[in-house]
Amino acid sequence: MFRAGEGMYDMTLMDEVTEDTFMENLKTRFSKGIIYTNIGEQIVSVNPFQSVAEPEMADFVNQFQYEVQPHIYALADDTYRALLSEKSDQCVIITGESGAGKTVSSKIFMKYVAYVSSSRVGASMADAAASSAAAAETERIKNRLLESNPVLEAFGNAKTLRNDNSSRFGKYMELQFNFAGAPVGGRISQYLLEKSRVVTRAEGERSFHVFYQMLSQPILMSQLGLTPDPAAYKYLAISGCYEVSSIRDVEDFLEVQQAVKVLGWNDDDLEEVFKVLGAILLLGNVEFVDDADKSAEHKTECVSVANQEVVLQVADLLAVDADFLMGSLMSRSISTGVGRRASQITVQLDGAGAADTRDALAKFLYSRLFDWVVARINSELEPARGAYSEAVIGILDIYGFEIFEDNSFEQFCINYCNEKLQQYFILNVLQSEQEEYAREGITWTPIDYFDNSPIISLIEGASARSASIIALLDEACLVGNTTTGQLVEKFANGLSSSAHFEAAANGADRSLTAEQFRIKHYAGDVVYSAELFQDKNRDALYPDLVNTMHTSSSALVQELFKGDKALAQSKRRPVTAATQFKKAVCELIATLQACSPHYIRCIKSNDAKRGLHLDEERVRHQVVYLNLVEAVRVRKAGFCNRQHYTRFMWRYKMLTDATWPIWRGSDRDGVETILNGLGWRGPSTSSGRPSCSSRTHRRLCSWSGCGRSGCRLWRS
Ligand SMILES: Nc1ncnc2c1ncn2[C@@H]1O[C@H](COP(=O)(O)OP(=O)(O)OP(=O)(O)O)[C@@H](O)[C@H]1O
Repeated sequence: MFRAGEGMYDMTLMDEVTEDTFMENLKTRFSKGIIYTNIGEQIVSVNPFQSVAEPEMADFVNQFQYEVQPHIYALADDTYRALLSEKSDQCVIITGESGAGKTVSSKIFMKYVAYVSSSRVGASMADAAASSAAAAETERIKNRLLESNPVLEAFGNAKTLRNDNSSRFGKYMELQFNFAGAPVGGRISQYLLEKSRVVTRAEGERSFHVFYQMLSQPILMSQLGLTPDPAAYKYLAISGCYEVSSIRDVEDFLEVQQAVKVLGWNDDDLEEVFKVLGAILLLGNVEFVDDADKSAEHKTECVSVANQEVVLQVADLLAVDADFLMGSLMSRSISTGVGRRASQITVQLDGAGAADTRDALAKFLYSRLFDWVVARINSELEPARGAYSEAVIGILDIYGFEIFEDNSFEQFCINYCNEKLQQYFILNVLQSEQEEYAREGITWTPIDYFDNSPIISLIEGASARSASIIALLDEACLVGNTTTGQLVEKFANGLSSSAHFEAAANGADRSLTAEQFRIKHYAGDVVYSAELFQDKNRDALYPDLVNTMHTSSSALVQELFKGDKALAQSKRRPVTAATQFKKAVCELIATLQACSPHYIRCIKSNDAKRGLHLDEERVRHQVVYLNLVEAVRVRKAGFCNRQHYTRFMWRYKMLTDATWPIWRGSDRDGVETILNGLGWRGPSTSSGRPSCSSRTHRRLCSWSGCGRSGCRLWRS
């Protein structure tokens, strides 16, 4: 495992750990094409932007991470084995900025788990027929889990300036296993799809892959009555990017077509989906004209559709009445009064208002379609009747930290989510571990780290009543009529005490405009343009559009909007997008807290996608903000392997007569009794280091995955 000239495979084995030695080791390994390095059980992965030789998966089966070369397979095997031996939920948290390699890592992880777990099928069954039925079921689930990836990527990924295959949604995928460790099902939770991408994006970026895949099929397009030329669609033409050298839309289309078949979609399902996608593309071509003459004479008619034939085509694809659709794009019903005086009036929109309504419909159609795709995949991944999920492995692959030229509400949410994950890492790896040593009375020199809690308080509030960006934004949306400048001023007044917030109004920086504010995130300073924050936070789908969609004779379109009926009748104020996102992220963190975590920390090697080129400044910046050096220090100073007393008892109580079969004392005393009975004294609180020379301890080490520095097995 250790080869001269390749640097240390585990950062905790380095004699001295500083930012410089960390970087040196990473560079040495990367220059040899080695992209993975361990920090104890964590893996640091540096994106090679080229294919690297993959080892045999078989070489990792039943091997502890410290026994094999650092690789995601090794982490996956440890995770899977922990699930089997502890029968407890595991999760792997994959973090890093956009383009750092999270999605590729998650796929490597899944591939290995699918490989290693399928061999467990029927292991516990004496009956050959039952065993072969179980094998078939496992194969079915495994295929569906793997095939869900290309489908999710087609609908949820896009080319950005940072990554040709950037995930524009957050994904938490749970793989469910039965008592024998065979996969029985799965479940995907998705977070905040960047739906604004459907109608606008930066120059040089693309919309979601699925549009270009569909357009690469001339026969399909002619069946839909549409041209296959992407430049003919304003929603795509807006960013001037159609073909990408690293993306093969034709091949990807065929892969997705194959994958959805495995997922149980039939031809009708696919046709309906393509019709909705076609309608979205065409919606962008609907043009409105402000009619000055008419508006002078008849105050109510101030906008008309310039190309009615396009609306007819959209209506046809969505199977709705064209006049109804046209009306709901150009006017809006507004409720006035309360109680008996309640009534509805219809106001005619101007050209800009109608264009906003059109874009809102396109965005909602797409995001609802994406929800539907995920729901369909989930229904196909449900465990079969009679199969039970005993424990899960969750894989979190969420959009990475983003800094663009123009950062809007989406970047704000994405970066907030990354702050929360960084905090999770800090709490679990840096803080709680140090606190535990203090609690256990083990000699410990505190290790400093950057704590991002103040940034999270700034965004979401330290308590329900404290000022925060989300609370102030919601307040502005509630009041209405707040200009962007007033919103930023509100932020500046309410959040002036935060060292992580800056706006021109609080005099911190004159380079910021009145509509901008800056958050000093853990990963860097980001200037946000607040212009569309209120619109995007309200995220309103107008009742007229919902009613039009409800008249559709397409089962799919009906399905996409079925949940809105109750919402339209409800008197309650709709929850804003930011508050919904905050709730979802907090629930995600709670889910992760309930699992044993494993970490893959992805690092982007360079911005030019230049293969094995390591941009030192760029990488160093990530090493610093990911707190990697601190993670090594904590790991190095502490014990690489730790077990909860309860789990230790459960696993090892049979080793001494005193504890087996029944132990009536506390778990802590039981552990001490086992270790004393085996002749191992355990860590002394003064010297801090147990001896690993006893045969018994060596056995324990290999069983429990000991990776302590100082342990002979660890070094061997
Ligand atoms: N292990 C790897 N081997 C080879 N190439 C890789 C590897 N990891 C990443 N890449 C390359 O980097 C690109 C970006 O990786 P990936 O899509 O996984 O990033 P990401 O962190 O998920 O980004 P985002 O947050 O934007 O979704 C890939 O399309 C691939 O070209």
